[in-house]
Amino acid sequence: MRILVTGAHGQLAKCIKDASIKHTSLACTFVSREQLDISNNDAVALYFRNHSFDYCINTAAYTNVEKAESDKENAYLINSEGVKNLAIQCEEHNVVLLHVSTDYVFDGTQTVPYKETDNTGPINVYGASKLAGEQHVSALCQKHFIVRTSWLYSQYGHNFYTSMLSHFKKGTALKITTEQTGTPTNAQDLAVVLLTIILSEVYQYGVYHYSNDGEATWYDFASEILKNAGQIPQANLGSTNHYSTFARRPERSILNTKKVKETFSIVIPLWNERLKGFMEDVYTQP
Ligand SMILES: NC(=O)C1=CN([C@@H]2O[C@H](COP(=O)(O)OP(=O)(O)OC[C@H]3O[C@@H](n4cnc5c(N)ncnc54)[C@H](OP(=O)(O)O)[C@@H]3O)[C@@H](O)[C@H]2O)C=CC1
Ligand SMILES: Cc1cn([C@H]2C[C@H](O)[C@@H](COP(=O)(O)OP(=O)(O)O[C@H]3O[C@@H](C)C(=O)[C@@H](O)[C@H]3O)O2)c(=O)[nH]c1=O
Repeated sequence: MRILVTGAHGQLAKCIKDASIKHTSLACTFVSREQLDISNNDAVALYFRNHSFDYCINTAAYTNVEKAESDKENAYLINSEGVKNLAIQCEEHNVVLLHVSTDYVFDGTQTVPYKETDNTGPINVYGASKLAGEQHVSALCQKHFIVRTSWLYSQYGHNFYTSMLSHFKKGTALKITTEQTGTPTNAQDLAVVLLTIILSEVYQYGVYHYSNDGEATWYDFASEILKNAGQIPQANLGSTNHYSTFARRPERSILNTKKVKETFSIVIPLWNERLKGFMEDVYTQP
């Protein structure tokens, strides 16, 4: 199976690369923004004319939630128009599109975990631009999987986990919010799930929710990172319920993952157990 993975320098694409090494039946091509700018319609069309794929996993995205508020044009250019360009080419070339989306398409007011069929209602520019991208995928590309996930972390790049560790080591006085609840999700787990969807050859297209299990506030997440990091005496972690940001964020964006579990026979670990296992691996690697 020939798989195109966009956004090669991002954390999820790097985790897909790690996971794909174990599967000799998968021939993955990873393209960075420099090699394939998804917002450039002509470049995307030319790329698909010159290369053949069975699947495309789109991890490329504008992911800076704060900056998106004042940079709406670029957020939409990538998360909406860029995704539209890919969806059109996947449809034309009979490529199955796996598109990654976010819990931020929801407004966060629902008290029970969000199902795939629940109403969306983004409350920030990033979430709205991602929802627009999803809508292009469903409208333009029949063979698609939209996989919504939440609070991704890994050892790669800038994410909440790497940012907290770096602050702990510097001794920054941190106040982390208890105002939002969601589910931290290991990006390696999501990478495995995306490949499982491909390898399963179950062609039940549509929207799926995948996150690790359980729920946490950002403060809970930071506390668990610190707990598992061993001795960092200079770490200075406190909580707050008034952290000021440019972007509003959903108060409660837990995803209901029943559909992905049942369709692809997936077992999902609890976020804190997964974080512990992940950090043990990272710290014991040579
Ligand atoms: N991070 C998270 O917590 C969550 C992420 N998601 C979604 O998961 C997916 C993967 O996110 P993640 O890996 O964390 O994000 P990253 O920000 O780590 O990676 C995104 C990558 O996309 C690339 N990119 C940006 N614009 C373009 C473009 N025009 N053409 C091609 N590539 C481009 C970036 O390139 P460059 O390196 O040059 O900037 C970057 O390498 C995204 O769709 C995101 O919306 C969903 C829920 C949570
Ligand atoms: C740095 C910092 C942030 N915060 C708050 C701000 C925010 O409410 C929360 C998380 O901050 P971040 O900006 O790291 O997280 P954010 O960029 O909102 O994370 C989101 O990214 C996108 C891509 C997604 O799709 C989402 O699922 C989610 O993972 O923590 C503090 O309370 N104290 C701090 O010192």
